[in-house]
Amino acid sequence: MPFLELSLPCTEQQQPRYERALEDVGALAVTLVDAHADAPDEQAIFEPGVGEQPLWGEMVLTALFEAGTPRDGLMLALHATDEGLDWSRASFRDVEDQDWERAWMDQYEPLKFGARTWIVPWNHELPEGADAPDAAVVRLDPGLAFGSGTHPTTALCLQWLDALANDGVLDGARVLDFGCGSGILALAALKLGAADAVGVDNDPQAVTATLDNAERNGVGDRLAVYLPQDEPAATYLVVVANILATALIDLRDVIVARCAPGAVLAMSGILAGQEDDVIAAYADALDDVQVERIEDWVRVSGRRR
Ligand SMILES: C[S@@+](CC[C@H](N)C(=O)[O-])C[C@H]1O[C@@H](n2cnc3c(N)ncnc32)[C@H](O)[C@@H]1O
Repeated sequence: MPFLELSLPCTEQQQPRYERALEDVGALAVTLVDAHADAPDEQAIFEPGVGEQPLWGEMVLTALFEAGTPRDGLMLALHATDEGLDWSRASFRDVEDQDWERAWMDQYEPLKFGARTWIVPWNHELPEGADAPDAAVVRLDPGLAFGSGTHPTTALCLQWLDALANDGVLDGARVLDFGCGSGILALAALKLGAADAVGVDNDPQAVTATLDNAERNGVGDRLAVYLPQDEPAATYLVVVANILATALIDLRDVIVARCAPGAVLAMSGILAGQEDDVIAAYADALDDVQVERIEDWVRVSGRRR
């Protein structure tokens, strides 16, 4: 299946704002590529000519959209999302999905979260530490579904799960991963000691990716995945939902109903500054509300009353 790829030179400092805007308008995935990485002679290639913009110190941000996305409409939406950004150097091309997945995999490194949670791509050896007997290792090929472990919201949720496991809360628990993407959070919970897990996502591609990742990680028999309309109205002791703040607010009744009394709930996908609205929406249902932040992103957690 072909996709539409947008490329934009930017500096590392500018990247979070551009990335946020691209995600806000529905980018399927966003990747930052070092513009100098493959240059045999950087000076020769990147020295600007008269009237050219210097590329020195810049990266290239690439974002993937569904094929057929109208380019004009996309540019209008990007301008509306953050009027302070300059998109004049953005360029488009149609790409095959293999190109994209290869580019993504090339950048994807093993990562550790908390005390013992590891996300390791399939094309890497287990790094030192991830081979420890108590390491919880999730192997992933992120494909096209969100959830490589590198996004701050995913990191916030993985750290929360790792801490729960250290406190013994995950042992034998049933876990709900609402907005499962690649399934990364459900898989981590299972590797950290949860008895079983349910993933929910409104993107059929994410449902397929999560099922596939569960099989490949040897936990397929402990994970069920549903589209929202098929999801059973069960309750769980541990619920994690990494979707956007607006979705968390809209889905408040569903998510609260999924939490058994005393259950722990973590929500992310919340931009700094939006947490008060999310906390207000859940105020009558949660005790022990806590807020954690990485870069521009926030996690709100609490205990179901
Ligand atoms: C930010 S990603 C999180 C993926 C993964 N859980 C992680 O932490 O990396 C959000 C996911 O939620 C899904 N999603 C968004 N709105 C949803 C909704 N209303 N119901 C179910 N899933 C939703 C998206 O398709 C996407 O896969």
